[in-house]
Amino acid sequence: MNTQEQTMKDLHVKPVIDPQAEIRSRIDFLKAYCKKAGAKGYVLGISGGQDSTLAGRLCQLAAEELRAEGYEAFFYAVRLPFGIQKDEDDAQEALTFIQPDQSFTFNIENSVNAFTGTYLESTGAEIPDYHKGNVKARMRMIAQYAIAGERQCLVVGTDHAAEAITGFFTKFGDGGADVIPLTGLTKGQGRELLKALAAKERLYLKVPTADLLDNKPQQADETELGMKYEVIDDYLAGKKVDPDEKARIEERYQNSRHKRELPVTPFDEWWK
Ligand SMILES: Nc1ncnc2c1ncn2[C@@H]1O[C@H](COP(=O)(O)OP(=O)(O)OC[C@H]2O[C@@H]([n+]3cccc(C(=O)O)c3)[C@H](O)[C@@H]2O)[C@@H](O)[C@H]1O
Ligand SMILES: Nc1ncnc2c1ncn2[C@@H]1O[C@H](COP(=O)(O)OP(=O)(O)OP(=O)(O)O)[C@@H](O)[C@H]1O
Ligand SMILES: [Mg+2]
Repeated sequence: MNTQEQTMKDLHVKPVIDPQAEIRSRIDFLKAYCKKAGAKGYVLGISGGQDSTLAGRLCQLAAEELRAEGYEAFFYAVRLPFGIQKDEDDAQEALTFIQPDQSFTFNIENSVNAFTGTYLESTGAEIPDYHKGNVKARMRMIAQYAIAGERQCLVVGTDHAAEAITGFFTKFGDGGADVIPLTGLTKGQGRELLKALAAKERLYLKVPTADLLDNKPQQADETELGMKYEVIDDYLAGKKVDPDEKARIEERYQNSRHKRELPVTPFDEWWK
C-alpha cells in the first residue's frame, strides 16, 4: 500500500459517499455513544463556519431522536466570540439552521485578555499573535468543558479528514473533544452533507477560516495553509495531485502525527 492509500485508510476516508447514509450513520454514532456514556447530551461551539454548522445540526437531530425514543438528551450550542465577531451574521444564520435546544454566548475576550496580561507579567514578553490564537482556541475548549461538566454532556469536536491530514487544529484546543462525528469526511463531503440537510448555500459555501488572529481577522485557512482544500480533498480521495503539493501534504501529515496521538509515553514506538 502506498503512502496515499495508507493515509486514506488511517483517516477513514471514503473516496465517494452517499450523503444521506453518512448523515444517518453519524447521527446513530452520536446517539449510541451518548447512551453508552450515560451522558445528557452534547455541547459544541458554533462559529458560523461549515464544520460546526454541520456537526451542530447532527447533534441537534441526534438529541431530538433520543428524546423521541425516551432518552433525555439535549444539544447546547455555544457562541464563543472574541469580542465582536466580524461574521456574527453567519453565526446567527447557522443557529437558525441548527435550531439548538439551547444556545449561550460565552465571550472569550475577557478571559483571553486576562491571560495575555498575566503572560506578560509572568514572562516579561508579549504573547505573539499566532500563539494568542491558540490560547483563543484553548479558551473555547475550556468554556465547552465547563458547560459539559456542569450538564453531564459530551464535548463535540469538528475535526475531519482535511484538517486531520494537515494537523490544522490547535492541540487540546479545537482538537480537544469527547466525540468527533465528522471523522473521515473531506471538506467537500462535509459540504455535501450540509446540502443534503437543506442548509442555505451561504452556510456551506462560506470561506473556511480559523479566525484566530487579531492581526488578520477572517484570514482564509487556504491562505495560512498555502494549500487549497480542493487539492487536499483530491489527495484524500486517492486522486493524482501535483507532485510538489503531494509532498507538502505528506510532510504536514508526518509532522503533525503527535497531534493525532495520545501524549507520547516511554512505551510508545510510533515516533521512532
Ligand atoms: N513532535 C512533537 N511531539 C509532541 N508534541 C509536539 C511536537 N511538536 C510540537 N509539539 C507540541 O505541539 C505544540 C504545537 O501545536 P499547537 O499548539 O496546536 O500549535 P500549532 O500547530 O503551531 O498551531 C495551530 C495551527 O492550527 C491552526 N488552527 C487552529 C485552530 C483552528 C483551526 C481551524 O481550522 O479553524 C486551525 C492554526 O491556525 C495554526 O496553524 C507545541 O507547542 C508543542 O507543545
Ligand atoms: N467564534 C467561535 N464561536 C464558537 N465556536 C468557535 C468559534 N471559532 C471556532 N469555534 C469552534 O472551533 C471549531 C474549529 O474551528 P474551524 O474554523 O475549524 O471550524 P468551523 O468554523 O466550524 O468551520 P470552517 O473550518 O469552515 O471555518 C469550530 O468548529 C467551533 O466548534
Ligand atoms: Mg472557522
